[in-house]
Amino acid sequence: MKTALTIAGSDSCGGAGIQADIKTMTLHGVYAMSAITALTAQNTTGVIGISEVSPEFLGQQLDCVFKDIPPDAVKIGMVSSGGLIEMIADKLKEYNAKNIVVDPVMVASSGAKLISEDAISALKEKLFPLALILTPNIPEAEVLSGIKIKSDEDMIEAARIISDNYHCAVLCKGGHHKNKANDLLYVNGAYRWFKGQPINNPNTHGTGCTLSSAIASNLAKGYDLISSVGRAKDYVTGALAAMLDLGQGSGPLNHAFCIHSE
Ligand SMILES: Nc1ncnc2c1ncn2[C@@H]1O[C@H](COP(=O)(O)OP(=O)(O)O)[C@@H](O)[C@H]1O
Ligand SMILES: Cc1ncc(COP(=O)(O)O)c(N)n1
Repeated sequence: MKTALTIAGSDSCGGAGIQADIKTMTLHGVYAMSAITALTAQNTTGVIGISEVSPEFLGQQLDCVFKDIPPDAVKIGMVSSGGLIEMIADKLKEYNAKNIVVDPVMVASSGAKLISEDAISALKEKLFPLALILTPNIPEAEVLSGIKIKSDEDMIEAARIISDNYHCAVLCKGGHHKNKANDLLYVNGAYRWFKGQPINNPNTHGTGCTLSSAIASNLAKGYDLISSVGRAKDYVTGALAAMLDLGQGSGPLNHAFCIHSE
């Protein structure tokens, strides 16, 4: 069985973060492991508390995983401080981790800030250079590229700037753009659109986490980058199209849409 590790924050309502990642990896038939960066007290209406682990404790979790069951792919999500990011970068280098997908999570869909300013510089300096692919949404791509994104051309330009700066592939996700379903992959100096039909579903809590862990799952299974992105996009579309409607805010996806339950 192929294996994947998520390094991310816990979401108590189960729709984003570690919980979304483990569901996604499991539904891909990949053995899921986790190293938790922070506990969040959150639900579909917002985040009311964040309790970070210490960098040392995150390091212990990573040692336990890498020394025993080395992952075939690694997904990194919410990491809220510079110290945690440095620890992750050190451990990924120490264990020569492969297939690293970094989702530069900055703000929850409910609007809460999930990262500090010092963490943004640490991400850029320490973690991005280790990544195979970064998966920013539009607001994150604006922060990372320094340009405003108003058009498809702006998405291409932002992805190009980020890719050139950090020497990795960049998937600029379109969920916050006009048609909501078109994502732009920039890799090795060329771009390619992954287009979808916009789904009229306000329940998008965890779409980004789900997409990045689906990419990591497919990489773990041996698909190349372009196939992994295409397959991950199809999975998110299916989970969104299942029209699960839970909670009072922007609800979670149905990660198990492909399994029929009675
Ligand atoms: N209404 C929608 N219809 C179809 N796909 C969507 C919709 N909203 C988001 N997506 C898809 O979900 C994925 C996550 O995108 P996005 O919402 O931008 O990320 P994030 O959760 O990080 O903000 C992307 O593949 C995007 O195209
Ligand atoms: C612990 C945690 N990590 C990430 C997100 C972002 O979720 P989204 O996929 O909706 O951008 C979140 N709300 N909580």
